[in-house]
Amino acid sequence: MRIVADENIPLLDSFFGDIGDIRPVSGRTMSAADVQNADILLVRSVTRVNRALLEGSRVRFVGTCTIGTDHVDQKWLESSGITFSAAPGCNANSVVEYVLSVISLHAERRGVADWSKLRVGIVGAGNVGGELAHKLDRLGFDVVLCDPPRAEREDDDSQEFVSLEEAMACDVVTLHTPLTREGDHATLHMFGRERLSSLTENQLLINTSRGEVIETSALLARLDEPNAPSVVLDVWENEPRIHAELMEKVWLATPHIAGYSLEGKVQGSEMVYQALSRYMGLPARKKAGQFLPEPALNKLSFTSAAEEMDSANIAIRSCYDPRRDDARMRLAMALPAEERGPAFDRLRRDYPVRREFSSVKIQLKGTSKSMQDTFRALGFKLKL
Ligand SMILES: NC(=O)C1=CN([C@@H]2O[C@H](COP(=O)(O)OP(=O)(O)OC[C@H]3O[C@@H](n4cnc5c(N)ncnc54)[C@H](O)[C@@H]3O)[C@@H](O)[C@H]2O)C=CC1
Ligand SMILES: O=C(O)C(=O)[C@H](O)COP(=O)(O)O
Repeated sequence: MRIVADENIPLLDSFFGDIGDIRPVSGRTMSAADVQNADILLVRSVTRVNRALLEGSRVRFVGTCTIGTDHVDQKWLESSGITFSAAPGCNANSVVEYVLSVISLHAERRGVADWSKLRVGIVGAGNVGGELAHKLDRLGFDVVLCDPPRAEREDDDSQEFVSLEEAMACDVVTLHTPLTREGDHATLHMFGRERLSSLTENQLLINTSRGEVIETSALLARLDEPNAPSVVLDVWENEPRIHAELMEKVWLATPHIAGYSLEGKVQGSEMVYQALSRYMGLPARKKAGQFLPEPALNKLSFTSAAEEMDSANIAIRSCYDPRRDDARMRLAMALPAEERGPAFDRLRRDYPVRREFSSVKIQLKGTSKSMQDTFRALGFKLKL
């Protein structure tokens, strides 16, 4: 079996080495010539998988180690008899932790002593949005969900959904839809001039979905107006050639790494390994957990003198602080225009190891039940 794979897929050899001969190539520049003699193609989000790439090749199985599938022409794969598998939910928790860290910074910056007083509107309540809602709910936030496709499908009233207008009236509006270009609920440029005009300076807009869900020119114009919202962007139109002027105008800018916890990336590889093993009728015995190294930070300790929100902020930011990614990105984007695209990709390729909250044990001595509940809700392991 010949496997052509994006060189940025973690643990390629560990997961796929005994299934076939692996040829790692650059995902961004992968060409039809690269894949012509492959039986299996493994990608991440930066490779366009379509007729132009695969027609005439031997590829029979395509796996993407990502949640998003907008880079894959699934209709064409199906019509060509090529099996396709993605990794739904693999890095959902990583994105949730990114958003929680951003909200904690926003609350502090705005002088909001109790972050759970912020109302959060989640647009797109699937694996990421659903998990975020669950955590925020446990933390005591008032959360509303906007998900018209789910609202249409689920008519049992067990989950309440609100209109986009209501979600956009919240203190924090966070986007978790896929990028879709067709259909009644297409998300391409869903946030254009009119919708962005409803946001005000007291609000925070976070986009970790896909850059194309927001119309760049409309956001640029909105950010030049008075009363503009704070904006955090992890995803950009036309990655890796992002709009540098937009980056300068947003509060936090990161290079599409919200899902880049080590756990999230390794789970993406594991899910595709499992799908490929099923496709080939092979046993799938390897698990992501067996490949995760000991975390650099594995314990934090708080005493009865610790204040709840301060302690939560310390723990959250010890694991993940988006301001570090923001600083690295602004430095890289200060390069001459022609060097910025490769620099954006380098930030992603050489991303430092980031571990999820669950990798840290929190020792709490003599602290309140409420503080213990907060740490549990965030996903930390407790040692009482
Ligand atoms: N920045 C990053 O590193 C990452 C970004 N992502 C992006 O996040 C997206 C969402 O991920 P998941 O939650 O796992 O996907 P999912 O497929 O589980 O959920 C997406 C939800 O959005 C809803 N939706 C679709 N169209 C909508 C619309 N017009 N308005 C409101 N809701 C709509 C769907 O009904 C679904 O419930 C992915 O498609 C991917 O593009 C995912 C992982 C990492
Ligand atoms: O899973 C997704 O969907 C994502 O957006 C990925 O985290 C993006 O990572 P790459 O596939 O571009 O490395």
